[in-house]
Amino acid sequence: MSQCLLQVQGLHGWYADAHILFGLDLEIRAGEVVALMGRNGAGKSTTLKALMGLLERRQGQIRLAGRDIGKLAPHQRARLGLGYVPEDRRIFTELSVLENLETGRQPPRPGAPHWTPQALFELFPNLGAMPQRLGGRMSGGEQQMLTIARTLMGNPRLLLLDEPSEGVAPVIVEQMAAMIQELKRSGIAILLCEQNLHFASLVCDRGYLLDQGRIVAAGTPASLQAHQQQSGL
Ligand SMILES: Nc1ncnc2c1ncn2[C@@H]1O[C@H](COP(=O)(O)OP(=O)(O)OP(=O)(O)O)[C@@H](O)[C@H]1O
Repeated sequence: MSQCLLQVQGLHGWYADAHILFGLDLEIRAGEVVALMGRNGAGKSTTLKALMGLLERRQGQIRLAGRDIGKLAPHQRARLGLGYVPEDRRIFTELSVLENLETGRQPPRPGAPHWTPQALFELFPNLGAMPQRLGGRMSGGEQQMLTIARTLMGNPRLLLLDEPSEGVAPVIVEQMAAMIQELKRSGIAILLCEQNLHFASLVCDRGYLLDQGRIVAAGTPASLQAHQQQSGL
């Protein structure tokens, strides 16, 4: 069995006084694609923010490749190999595709694939077809892909991906699934927030089901959906 890349124990998170996450335990091994499932408001995005250090008030142990990162700032976590793609697309609308990619560039990192714009254009052929296109002149799905590609320029070991299929045309969803399967072959690990079972089943080995800030089940995406339906979550 491959090495445990991310180990989370007793993760709690708050927005001001609102307690949102209640003692989550998670594990991701090198090269795994793991889904975080659950209905709207279950706490999926908040979990990714807590892992990235973006929640002001949080508690619990987070280890990346054995190192305790729980007290580090977001940029320090990024330097250790955590890549984060939030739900909202964060591209520079006045910069070209290529320039957007350059803003994410970080040095190569041992134990992680090394990405270049050329390699990313092979992974995202539709970005490769428009390297000079301004970010603001791209479709929502293309902007989503550019956000992912820019994060990959940081050469992450673990990618935290928040609902990449949301609000994206079905044809782009299929391309996104193929891209994640390809990414997986490169050796990167991915934690994916996802409500789309079809998408999760295509790309994830296994997942966790969140409800009201607690993990209530773990297993394959299909078994989690069955659990969700049976328990009315
Ligand atoms: N900035 C915020 N301030 C206060 N409460 C928040 C904030 N963001 C989210 N919440 C609350 O935290 C809870 C968890 O939200 P979160 O966004 O993590 O859920 P989610 O599972 O990602 O849902 P969705 O799929 O709708 O994005 C919800 O009750 C939400 O209302």
